[in-house]
Amino acid sequence: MKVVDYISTRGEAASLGFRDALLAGLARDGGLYVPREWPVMSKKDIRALRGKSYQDIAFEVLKRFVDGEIPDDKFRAMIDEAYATFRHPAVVPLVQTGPNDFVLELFHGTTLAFKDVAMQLLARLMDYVLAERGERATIVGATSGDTGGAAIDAFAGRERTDIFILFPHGKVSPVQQRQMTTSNAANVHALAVKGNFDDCQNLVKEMFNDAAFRDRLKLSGVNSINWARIMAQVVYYFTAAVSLGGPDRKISFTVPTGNFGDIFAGYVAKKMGLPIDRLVIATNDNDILARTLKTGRYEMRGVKATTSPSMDIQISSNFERLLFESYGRDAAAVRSSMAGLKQSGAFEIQPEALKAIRREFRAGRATERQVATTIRETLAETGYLIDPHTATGVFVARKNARAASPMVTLATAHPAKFPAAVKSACGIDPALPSWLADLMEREERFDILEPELKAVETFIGEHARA
Ligand SMILES: Cc1ncc(COP(=O)(O)O)c(C=O)c1O
Ligand SMILES: N[C@@H](CCOP(=O)(O)O)C(=O)O
Repeated sequence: MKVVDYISTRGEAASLGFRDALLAGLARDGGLYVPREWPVMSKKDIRALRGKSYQDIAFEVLKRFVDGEIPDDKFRAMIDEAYATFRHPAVVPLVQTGPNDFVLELFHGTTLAFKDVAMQLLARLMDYVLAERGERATIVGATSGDTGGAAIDAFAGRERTDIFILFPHGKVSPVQQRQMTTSNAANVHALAVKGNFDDCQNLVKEMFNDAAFRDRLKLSGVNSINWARIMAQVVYYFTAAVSLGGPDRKISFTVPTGNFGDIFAGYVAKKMGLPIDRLVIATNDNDILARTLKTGRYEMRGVKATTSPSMDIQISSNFERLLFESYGRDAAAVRSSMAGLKQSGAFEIQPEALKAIRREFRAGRATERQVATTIRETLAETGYLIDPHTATGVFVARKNARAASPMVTLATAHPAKFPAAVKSACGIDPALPSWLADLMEREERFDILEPELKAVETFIGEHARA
């Protein structure tokens, strides 16, 4: 048996090795892959990361998940190439904003959002495995704004993949939209769906669950339903923690949350042995996760448009991975929760599982007014400009910080991606960096589709080359 293999949260799909899990995206039973066992790093292993580069730490952490399925030298080269695309030498620099407060800037990649961290590596991993097998794949992804741009940037022009990104028509920021619609690569297709992000994500999952379509098109996914996305996001919890004295000191993290992928990566880091004090979920007005932690009932209530559109989500996919863990890896309990969600838009979490979740996570919400005030106050007090997603995190972090541990808030997007919201909050109109300076003048190319499986499958079937 392999040291690390991947099992589905719904328990009815075959377990897979790393390369197969990478290409599969969603498991065939509709579940999400997780490693059968969490690889563990001792305090000594973690101490040895101190002073190392982001790339070195990425290799040390991630090789435990890749499990030799990609030769070390090739994997290391992919890591080096992926992070050479970042515009900051530290890749994800940590900025101090208060005596015990830090912001982890995850937005120095090509599309100015944290998605670049995982996506640049994922594209190289997929290319490698497809080339090794002499195969092609059709990538389908759903986005509330950032995953789409990052995926299109990372996969544009790649020979072995066609990529189809579904985004909610009229519900992403103009910068986010143009990052998806102005690629002139022939393998890129931006699809504006007349619906919200949850509709887009449901369509992607339905395509994966249509076995004939999935096999014919050789579907693969780049959302955080794909384990490799989560895995790559684990790395920055380690880099931040060791630079603040970990593992000999506990660190807390607050994470602006939507699809629960980024914060789940923090939970994975903790499972691997990283001493994390508080892991705090920060939501905008779409506060389904904060409500769930409070009441034990996951209940959809319709999406509200906010100034942090990337978090305008009700179906938080990776919460399924946490449920699996919290139910002691009882796949039947996960299946029953997911059936409830599908049928009635809600499910109850059993008391023991809820206790387990509350032991690991805290949660809070920032209203639209609180987000705007946080942008303005942070600028006035520290001279530091943040975007509305990061501001959601900073607001919630303040409520959950404690003297015992430094609090790191994840800065998930550059303020220039959301200029209207930032300007209205504090009067500053953040400029796009030089490589995107003409973005708003570039010609757009996208198709508008009804939120119907048949319409989307027909479009993809006619345009994919798999
Ligand atoms: C800027 C930004 N912040 C936060 C999030 C939420 O991250 P996650 O979906 O991993 O919870 C997203 C979207 O995923 C995002 O694009
Ligand atoms: N906020 C995301 C939504 C999709 O999240 P993912 O991490 O599962 O890809 C976005 O910006 O698209």
